[in-house]
Amino acid sequence: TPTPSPTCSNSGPVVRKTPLITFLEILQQTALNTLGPKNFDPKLYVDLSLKSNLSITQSAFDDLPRTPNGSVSVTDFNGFIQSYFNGAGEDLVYTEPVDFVSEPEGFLPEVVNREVRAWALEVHSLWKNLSRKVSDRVLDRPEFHTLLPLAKPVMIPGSRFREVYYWDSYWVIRGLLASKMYETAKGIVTNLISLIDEFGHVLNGARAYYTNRSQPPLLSAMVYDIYTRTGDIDFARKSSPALLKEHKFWNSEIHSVRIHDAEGCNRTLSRYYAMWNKPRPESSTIDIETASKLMNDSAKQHLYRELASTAESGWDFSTRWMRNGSDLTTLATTSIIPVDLNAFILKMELDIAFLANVTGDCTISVHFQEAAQARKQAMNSVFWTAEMGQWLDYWLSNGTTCRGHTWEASNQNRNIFASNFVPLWIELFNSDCTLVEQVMQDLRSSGLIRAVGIATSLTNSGQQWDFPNGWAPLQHMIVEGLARSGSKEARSMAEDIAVRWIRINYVAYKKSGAMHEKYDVEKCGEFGGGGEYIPQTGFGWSNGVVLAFLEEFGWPQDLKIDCN
Ligand SMILES: OC[C@H]1O[C@H](O[C@H]2O[C@H](CO)[C@@H](O)[C@H](O)[C@H]2O)[C@H](O)[C@@H](O)[C@@H]1O
Repeated sequence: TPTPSPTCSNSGPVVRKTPLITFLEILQQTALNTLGPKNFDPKLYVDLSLKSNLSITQSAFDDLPRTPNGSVSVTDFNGFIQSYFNGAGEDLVYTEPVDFVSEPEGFLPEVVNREVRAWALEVHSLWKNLSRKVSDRVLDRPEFHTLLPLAKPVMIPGSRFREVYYWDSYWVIRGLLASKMYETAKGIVTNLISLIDEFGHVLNGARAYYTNRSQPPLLSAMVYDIYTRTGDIDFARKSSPALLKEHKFWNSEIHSVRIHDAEGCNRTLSRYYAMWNKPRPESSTIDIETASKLMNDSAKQHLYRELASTAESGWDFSTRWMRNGSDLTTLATTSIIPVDLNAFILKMELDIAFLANVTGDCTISVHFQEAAQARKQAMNSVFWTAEMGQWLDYWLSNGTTCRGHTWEASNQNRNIFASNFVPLWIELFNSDCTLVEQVMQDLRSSGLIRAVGIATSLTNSGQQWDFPNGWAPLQHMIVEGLARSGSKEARSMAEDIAVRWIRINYVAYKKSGAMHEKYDVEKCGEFGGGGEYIPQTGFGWSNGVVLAFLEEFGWPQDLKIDCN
């Protein structure tokens, strides 16, 4: 792995932390000290909402009896939580989606096999479990909650993820479109747009502690897919200003990086960069522990920014971002130009150009077509390697700044990640038959295609965005890219991967009664693990991808669904 530049990551903006979050982090640390690490989830404490105002709660907390070493008894702590807080998740209430019907007309017409069809209907019915509305209590007293108010119903990923998440929403929407739930899908986009209106970007998730960062930008993809399904031009028109604002955010000073390439041209690409240099509030106790290995405050602040920036990437955490794959303190995300992020922004540019064309704004359309061409060329010159048939993340090397860096081949990260193949999802790349042919061969020999899906990487690090975990979004983008390429061979490869992925989801569902956040691509029917929290169920994007795959490929009567 190349050496990252420290010079373009040390300073940068930091958003304000609310007094409620500061207090809940103290509560989180006290909970860990009092209850111990077993089954401890730090996020639970920053998701609690107040019953009365913060100063009353804080003085009751200060008045709790303490031993000479400052600890609180389990009884006193639990009593305090009971008296002063509403439970995590109580500020979101169940709501039946307005457009849910148990078997929508025209639902997955190509799914003929009865067993698979019955299961697909069960997966479809899970939208009812994941549907929530922000309680009026949040609107009345926003300062009592870390949950942010949103006007329309939301789909949560599930379990500890009790609030809406940005990039998860794309695959939730793909599932909702297969479920013919167009109003719910549009409502999700309306909510995300309201976050752009208020904060200038879509937040990682709809919580006050997520304002310091975004997540992989897929809002334009949501708008594009909803528009192409519904033809709702008014929806496309209303979404456009927010997309322009979001494009600015991802090309702002903190996110954009200039590279002087091998041909002597200046290229501009984007990186992840969180506006934060403190522990992530939802994982504060964990981050403090991780940073305790570092000696000085400046090194700690730098690590905290890297941790939050990695959360912005959606790949939290992975050897992809680490200089030393067994040491999280070596995270270097802000010094990496990621392939997938730039593929998403390229798609954003193409989508904006398309939507502007539809709504009759030719100037914007032409401008964004040009922006897309420039980014495509930049991706080709900075990321692409013909020898490996992949796009490789680019590491900024020592002693350079983000404003001017000269490209060197040795700064491409030659390790294999599923993200190296994400550009295939973008039409500008998948419409090139020769390119698809080459990438397909290299994907085949990459080692990523395993018994039941595409592995995230080839390194078993214990981090959740590494081997042997397979994640629904990665399966979906690569499969859809291959399937849309126009090559018969690529479509057949796509279908093969999709069938294996559907099987792993089905078998795990039958075994455990749940859809999972991630799966083990080595073992059919096993969910994934690793990382900083226990495996979660629900699960928004897994449900969405299963429905989207079944919609694309169907399931014939005689194709078996179990793994043997
Ligand atoms: O609480 C730890 C981290 O959890 C989130 O990340 C993971 O779950 C998200 C929801 O499914 C998903 O979008 C992300 O890709 C996962 O890695 C959260 O997004 C992080 O910010 C948070 O620190």
